[in-house]
Amino acid sequence: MKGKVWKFGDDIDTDIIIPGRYLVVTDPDKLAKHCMESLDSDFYKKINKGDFIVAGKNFGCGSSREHAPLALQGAGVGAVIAESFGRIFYRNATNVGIPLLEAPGISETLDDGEEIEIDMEKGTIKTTNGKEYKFKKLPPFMLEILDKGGLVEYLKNDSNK
Ligand SMILES: CC(C)[C@@](O)(CC(=O)O)C(=O)O
Repeated sequence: MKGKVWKFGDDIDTDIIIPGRYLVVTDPDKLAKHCMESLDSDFYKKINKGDFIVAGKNFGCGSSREHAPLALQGAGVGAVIAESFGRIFYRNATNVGIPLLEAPGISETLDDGEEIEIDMEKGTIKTTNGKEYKFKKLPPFMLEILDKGGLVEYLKNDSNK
């Protein structure tokens, strides 16, 4: 996966990812228009499909709203790389098919706007200027869930075996 880094800080909660006033919306493409808007009102206009969010500690904390990963998915975020994640958000994002990569120290390693390439199989992040960072590889079953596009698709596919 290749794309540009969009950098954010610590404790990016689900209300920053998608404000509660939009919870009446369920369409990812509509939620996308309000994704991260309290920090960057044009985020969805600027991000290209497949770009990455890089963040600090506790990304996705605050609530169980599935609207948060759906908004990121609708905005085209290819993966979120962070020091750590909120637990409920971690499961919700995996269930809708967004790769979340835990990478301690990543905030000091990658800069906003940097182009990177992620290899999920090897567990590496490479920058265009040759830096390489190793992250905690996801276990095979999670890679399969993500490959199928999320938990529901994975289970549908599994039941067809
Ligand atoms: C029920 C919903 C509005 C919720 O309160 C759920 C939650 O807090 O986990 C939220 O803020 O996303």
